[in-house]
Amino acid sequence: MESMLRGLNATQRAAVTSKASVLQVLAPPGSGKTKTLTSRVAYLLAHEGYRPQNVICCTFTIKASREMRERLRGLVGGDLEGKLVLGTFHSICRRYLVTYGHLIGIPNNFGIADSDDSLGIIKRLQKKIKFGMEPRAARNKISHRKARGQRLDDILKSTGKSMEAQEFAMIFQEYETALATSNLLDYDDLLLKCVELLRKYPQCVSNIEALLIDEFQDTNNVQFGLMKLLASAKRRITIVGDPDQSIYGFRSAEIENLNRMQAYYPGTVVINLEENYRSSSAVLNLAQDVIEQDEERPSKRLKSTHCHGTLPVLRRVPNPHEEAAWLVSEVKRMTRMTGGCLEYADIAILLRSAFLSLLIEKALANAGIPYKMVGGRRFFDRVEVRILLDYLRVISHPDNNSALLSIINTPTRKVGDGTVAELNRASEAAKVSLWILVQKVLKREVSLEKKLSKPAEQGLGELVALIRKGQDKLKTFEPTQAPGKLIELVANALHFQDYLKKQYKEDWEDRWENVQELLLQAKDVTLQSLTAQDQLPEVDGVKQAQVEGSQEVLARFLANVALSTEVEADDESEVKPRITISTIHSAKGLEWPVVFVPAVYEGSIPHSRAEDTSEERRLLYVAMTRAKALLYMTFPIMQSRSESESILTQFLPSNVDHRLKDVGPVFNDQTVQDIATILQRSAPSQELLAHAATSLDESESQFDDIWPADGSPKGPFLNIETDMPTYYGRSAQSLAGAMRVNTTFQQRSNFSTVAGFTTASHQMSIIPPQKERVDQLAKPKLAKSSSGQGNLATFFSKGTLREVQIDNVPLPRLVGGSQTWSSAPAKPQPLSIPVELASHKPGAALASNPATTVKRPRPVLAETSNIEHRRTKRPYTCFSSSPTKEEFDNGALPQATVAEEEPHRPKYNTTMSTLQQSKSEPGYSSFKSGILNTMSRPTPLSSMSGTLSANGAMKKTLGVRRSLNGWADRKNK
Ligand SMILES: Nc1ncnc2c1ncn2[C@@H]1O[C@H](COP(=O)(O)OP(=O)(O)OP(=O)(O)O)[C@@H](O)[C@H]1O
Repeated sequence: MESMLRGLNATQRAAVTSKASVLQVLAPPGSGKTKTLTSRVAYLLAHEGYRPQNVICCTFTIKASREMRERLRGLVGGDLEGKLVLGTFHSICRRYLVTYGHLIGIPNNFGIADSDDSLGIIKRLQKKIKFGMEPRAARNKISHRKARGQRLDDILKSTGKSMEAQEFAMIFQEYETALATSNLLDYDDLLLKCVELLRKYPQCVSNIEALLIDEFQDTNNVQFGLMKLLASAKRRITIVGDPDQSIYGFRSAEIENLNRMQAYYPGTVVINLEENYRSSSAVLNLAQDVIEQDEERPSKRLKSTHCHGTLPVLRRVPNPHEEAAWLVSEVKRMTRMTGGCLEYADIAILLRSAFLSLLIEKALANAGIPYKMVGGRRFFDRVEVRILLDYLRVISHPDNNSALLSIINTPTRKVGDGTVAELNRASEAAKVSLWILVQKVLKREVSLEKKLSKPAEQGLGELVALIRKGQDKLKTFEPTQAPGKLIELVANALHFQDYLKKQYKEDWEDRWENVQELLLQAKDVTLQSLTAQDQLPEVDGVKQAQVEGSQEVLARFLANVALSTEVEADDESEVKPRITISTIHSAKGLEWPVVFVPAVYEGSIPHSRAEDTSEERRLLYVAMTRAKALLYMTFPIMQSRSESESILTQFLPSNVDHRLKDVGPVFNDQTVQDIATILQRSAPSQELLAHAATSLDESESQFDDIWPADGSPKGPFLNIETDMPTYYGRSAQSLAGAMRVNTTFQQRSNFSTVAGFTTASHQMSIIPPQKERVDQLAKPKLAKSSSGQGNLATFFSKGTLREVQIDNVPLPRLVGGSQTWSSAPAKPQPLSIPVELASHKPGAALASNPATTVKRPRPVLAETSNIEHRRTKRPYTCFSSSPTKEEFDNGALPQATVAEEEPHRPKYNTTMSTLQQSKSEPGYSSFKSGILNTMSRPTPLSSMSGTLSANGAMKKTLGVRRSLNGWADRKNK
């Protein structure tokens, strides 16, 4: 028993070993609720002697149930764990209905209508009975009503006289009839029918000794009822939950269930866990401040068990494109600068809305950073996967009209829309499923009003033959292989690869890969399905339905598909670490060392369509509290679509500013040490950290300084008069004041140099001047310039350059040109330091060997000629997990989003980074002197702006500006 309690604190132990019949463990995020629940299951089995088949454990997601199984396997061994009745509410209900549903008239071969099926049914009804309600709204309303336990009778009885109410009642009725004709149960039915079953036949659960429920705050009314029924025999219930994490109100979850439970079971014991074992204090403090904005919530403090750590970051970025680009650069920076302490698998990007992933996926893919999607568009919803699954669904359950309609003419077999409509009409008139009707028509037992054309008849004949063949073969397949073999059979019969080639010329290969993936999944799920875990124990006096091997395995496989909210490769099979992209909803209960929450603006979070602002706040709270060590939120100032400035989310008001930084942390020894401590990892050695800096490309920076901290576009002007950088004519100070932020530069005192790093001024101090270069520079090549534009020679001949010493900074490679300093643009334009130089940072190699002439490649513009091609080539890639790096190297994927949007926009750093590096050097005085020092290297200032007064003093903005092309123009307009 001691081993079971090891690693638990005193309160957790008390919860695990509690003798209470009804126990509520209420606790904030990261306090070990799931850990406690798992240990309690183990305790009840091992110590109290409960039989695993008599213990039900409900989790909220399939992923959570998998994780719990794994933890339990470690605690009590595979034998016991395998017999537990463990799963989501829906999957547990499905098990009861397959086994005992016949008692209430549900045949055990019922299918599950997923939300797409439900929507399809309603859309078809709309065509038939012409109602005005939007189909999606109708589906949601039906689901809400069912989630409150209302059935058709209740709806019909309570229907008012208004047209709307009458219409809804009619839709509800027709929808229920359509499900019944197809022998389908939708998600809500699974719960409702199980309630009906257990009310009528409570003996089905007479064996249940204990019921345990995770994430109880998100249960709805029907689930509350189920809890009472499932536990009716012994009334032994343990739930864990956190009212602050209730985020499923839109699915009719009742946060009130926690109180209702206490009222229903008067002896309920409540144990509160307080310590948070997940997050740094810095993260928790912010999360606490956010959740406390809800004044109705009882006050409770989160107690961190970790060090303070790094302040969370609220990063302002110009727009969503640059948000994605910034995110990628920050990911690279943190993984490199922490010397291996953080890797891609440690990072999650949590989104309020799935669509937000698009630009981020593209940017990650372009950078060759592997990622996986969770909870966005499901793998099983992809067209090519869906088609094959629909064939399997029809083979398994031919009365499923929805599935049959989806494949009746896919791939095309000359069964046109008119024919389908006629078949539908006739099947409804005859009150039989479409499958039965089609067979009767082919056998000429039924004649249609509109006669079938010969090709349509032939096409339907082929379809029926294929389905029958599948059904026959299914009986001969080994159960373990049934789903996989069937997928192969169907794909071959349909010449599916050729079909994809023809239908999806652009990306058929990706789609075919998905088919291969489906085969792998089928194999995997099949093996899981065959374990004892789906079997309910025999209960005295209640007959179980008999189900056949391969047919049941296929049905379980399809049910798992329908009930899954996500599909991922097993962790073990993951070849390389990947970033996780997930919706916040799907991230519930999970944790990562680093969390990014993009798009924290009004309309995104809280979402513009959200009815309950408190729930949106809780959503942000859930996202924040997934982070262990580092938390980043990004705020794109402009929305490229609307062109209007966004408003920062109301959940981050000015009084939490002190909890936030506006740029990513400097990864110095202390920061990395803190991260390692929080993650309970060993900190990387000094050597590794020192090496980390050298692993950066030159377009990257040791600091989060490539983008200005205030969210203005890259590339500040330097206003010599004010000694401050300016953005679009606004000073950084005014921006900082207006936006309550400090610029990176203003924060320079927070920076310290990581061991082994070199700084710009150090660099300059150890490298002897190279007179020859200066001479070269002064030669006539520099003379060419556009009107109105100074060049390096003319500019500095008035006194500046003479005092300048040059180090051996590599010569910039000019875009599309030769290695020459005369890079005068063809047209007059705002003058700027060529972008290549702006990104310059001396490398450690230089520091260690001053004599070395470093020839590192300079940033070059994206090859714009390829961009169009790359953009169109494989548009599909953004839906899936990231492709492999080789694919990028082949040029098969789109270029960076930024480059796509603005093909002429180069990628580079501002000189800010260089300035920050030089801050610790003696003699460092001001931004101006800093930048002059920086520019005193062989800066090709041919495009540098500024006029000199007679005495040589600079008068106006000294440009380190680059062309901002389209975006700047749009913004100015
Ligand atoms: N007593 C403990 N000592 C050390 N670590 C613990 C302890 N209890 C829990 N943890 C760790 O804290 C983290 C959070 O635990 P768990 O996921 O169980 O929390 P939770 O309360 O369910 O969180 P959430 O509500 O956010 O889902 C896990 O990494 C877990 O291993």
